[in-house]
Amino acid sequence: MLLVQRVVLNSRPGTDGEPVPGHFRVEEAIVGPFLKEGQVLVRTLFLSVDPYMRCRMNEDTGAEYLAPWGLSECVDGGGVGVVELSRCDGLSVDDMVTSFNWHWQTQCLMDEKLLQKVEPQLVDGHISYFLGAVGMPGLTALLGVREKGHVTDGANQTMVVSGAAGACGSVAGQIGRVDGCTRVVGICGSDEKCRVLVEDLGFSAAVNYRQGDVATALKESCPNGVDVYFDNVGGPISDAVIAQMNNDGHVILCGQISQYNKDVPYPPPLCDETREALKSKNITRERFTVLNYMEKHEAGIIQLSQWVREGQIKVGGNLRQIIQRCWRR
Ligand SMILES: NC(=O)C1=CN([C@@H]2O[C@H](COP(=O)(O)OP(=O)(O)OC[C@H]3O[C@@H](n4cnc5c(N)ncnc54)[C@H](OP(=O)(O)O)[C@@H]3O)[C@@H](O)[C@H]2O)C=CC1
Ligand SMILES: CCCCCC(=O)/C=C/[C@H]1[C@H](O)CC(=O)[C@@H]1CCCCCCC(=O)O
Repeated sequence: MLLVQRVVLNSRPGTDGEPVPGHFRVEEAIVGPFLKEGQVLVRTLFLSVDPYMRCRMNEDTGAEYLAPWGLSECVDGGGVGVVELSRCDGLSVDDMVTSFNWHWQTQCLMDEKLLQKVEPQLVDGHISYFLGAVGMPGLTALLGVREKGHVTDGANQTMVVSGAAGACGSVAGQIGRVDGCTRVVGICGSDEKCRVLVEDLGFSAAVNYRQGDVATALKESCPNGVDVYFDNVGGPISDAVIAQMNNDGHVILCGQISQYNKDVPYPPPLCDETREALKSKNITRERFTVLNYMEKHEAGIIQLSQWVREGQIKVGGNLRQIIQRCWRR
């Protein structure tokens, strides 16, 4: 038997409340004693804190593919770790593995069918990348741009990305550049993040939405209007971008993080002006969900890891809120 530490949901913030640390608590638990056939014991190395988790804190998540976290139950999400004991044919001790349903627990017993093996050499040993640029957020950026963005090399397109310094946005903007957009402009929440986007990640310009008027700053950085918008945030920032979009443009409806603490359905309703702008300018705005493209994930991971190794896509390491605490035995 093993004594482990785990994080459980202590209380719910309510559908329109801000999450705070007190909604969680850390407690000790016992794992084992027996490993069943088809199970492994894994040690947690990295956990990912993602926006959709806010929805899992509600009793009703508002999305059919998201189950609510139970009160006093161990929370779960994306994680990576190492196999310490195995009763599976497909996994051996020391294999690195990942899962969407990783318990926030120092060590846990997991069924093989919930795990995918990962190859550390794909990311030069930076296995936390499997939760970011070479994981679900990177795939969201790649497949979001490719499936819904209509980016065409040589078409002189301007792309705007909101939530641009986040895990999905930072990769989406770089893919826009790789795929041939002439300008890629990021929107984020600090001058330091703006600097990183332009100087380190190769964005053409960046706008700090917490300083000054977003519409004015966008006019300056997008003199030819906006053709493709990778929308991570929704709300007034997205209204300002859509107002400056060109005819026949495309919105990639990836997420609406600015609305997750509100009691609204997903996707949240648009204001009349934005609805009218989309219609009159013939702009597409299709909902994108990375889980609907499972058959493209393997090739996507290979492509993303290659770009990262070659330096074409830079990983915004300090921009991502991955819990980088190594839990030791
Ligand atoms: N459709 C899909 O399949 C998927 C969708 N998503 C969605 O993509 C979006 C980005 O996710 P991800 O990159 O992983 O998240 P991250 O946590 O890495 O980044 C999110 C960023 O959003 C910004 N933000 C937070 N609140 C607000 C607000 N009120 N207004 C404006 N910006 C805000 C913050 O940056 P700053 O401080 O710079 O404002 C924050 O760092 C989310 O909406 C998420 O739900 C994610 C994965 C899959
Ligand atoms: C109503 C909330 C919409 C939030 C949009 C968003 O961030 C979606 C994220 C998912 C994306 O499609 C792929 C993912 O990995 C995210 C969800 C992961 C679901 C894991 C399953 C967890 C469970 O058992 O409920």
